Amino acid sequence: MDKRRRMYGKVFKSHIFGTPTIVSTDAEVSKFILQSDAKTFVPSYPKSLTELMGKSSILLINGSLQKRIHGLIGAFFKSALLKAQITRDMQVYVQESMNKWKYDQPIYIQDETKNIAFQVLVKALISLDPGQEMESLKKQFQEFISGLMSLPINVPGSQLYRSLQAREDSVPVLMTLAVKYLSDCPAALQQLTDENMKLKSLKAQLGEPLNWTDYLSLPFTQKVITETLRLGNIIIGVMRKAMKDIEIKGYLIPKGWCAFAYFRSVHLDENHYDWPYQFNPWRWQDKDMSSCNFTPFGGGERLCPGLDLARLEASIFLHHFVTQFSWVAEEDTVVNFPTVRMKRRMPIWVKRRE
Ligand code: HEM
Repeated sequence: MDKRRRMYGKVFKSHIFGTPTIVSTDAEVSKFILQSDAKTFVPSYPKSLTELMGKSSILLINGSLQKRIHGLIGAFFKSALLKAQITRDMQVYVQESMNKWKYDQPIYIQDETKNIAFQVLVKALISLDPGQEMESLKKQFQEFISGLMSLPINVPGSQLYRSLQAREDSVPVLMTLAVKYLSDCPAALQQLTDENMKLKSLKAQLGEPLNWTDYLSLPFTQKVITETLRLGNIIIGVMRKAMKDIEIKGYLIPKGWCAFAYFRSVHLDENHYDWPYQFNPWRWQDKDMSSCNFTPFGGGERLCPGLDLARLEASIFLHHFVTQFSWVAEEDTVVNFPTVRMKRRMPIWVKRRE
């Protein structure tokens, strides 16, 4: 057993970026941290990260303001019309990118997916297609943002927009890691390709375009995404500051100390997942998602409002990729710090399917 694994299931003291911090690798303690409200814990990140996010990133705001922004962003991204529009846009951007792919040079998946996801978000936030629900959501969103600008606190709309953009960057990582894990697991790639090919020919026979519910209805594709989120740990954890002395499971977190809920250690704990370092989408077959210590999107009041969107975009990308191309991946490795990414940007050599 390596050193890292010995600390699983524990809580220990550390000094992250010079701040006294309780690091939780224990699923129950981490869940408690996530579910707590702002009277118990508030987000707190080291200065270097705060500067990176911008002081007014929603990730750092508390109380009623955070709830309002969270609700608005949530309503915006949950809307069926937005999903329908994003599906149409994404299909166009994916196809445009893939049409440019050449056989005689490597394709860098990390760059391609970044490009696609960026275009989708810009379109979603700036130039929504007309439609009553969209218009009203857009109006609410814009009024809200301009309202924020007149508040004494510094939460300009552009900042919120930038912080959303920063979140969206995690979607290309999800797509890239899925391609990496599938390249290393031919059985999973075969099953995923079969499932997507079947849907594609069914839709072609019916003469219908694919809509967002079609993409999300593919059970094996969803398992591949879930397993990529578990193994990839795109967000390795979240940090909070204790607003009072807190006792959890016999551990004391003193007031003013930070607590780091380390998702990665829980997702890779062999007490929760057999052969945790193995990419195994089939492990999700009969798993009860509500009780399986799986929190890639956080939880509680700050649960990621973009989670449906992240899954949808990844599903669309994978569908078009595996149904149109076979590929050979060059050697590359996943880097986990300070952010998750591929060391060589995931170069692959593609061949168009007959
Ligand atoms: C694979 C993709 C993604 C992952 C793994 C992810 C993960 C997370 C996590 C763990 C949090 C909780 C942070 C905390 O508790 O402090 C979060 C919050 C958030 N995410 Fe995501 N996210 C993803 C995609 C997105 C997308 C596509 C958007 C929207 C464009 C988005 C928007 C947000 C926002 C606005 C918050 C802050 C919510 C709040 O504090 O009220 N995320 N995300």
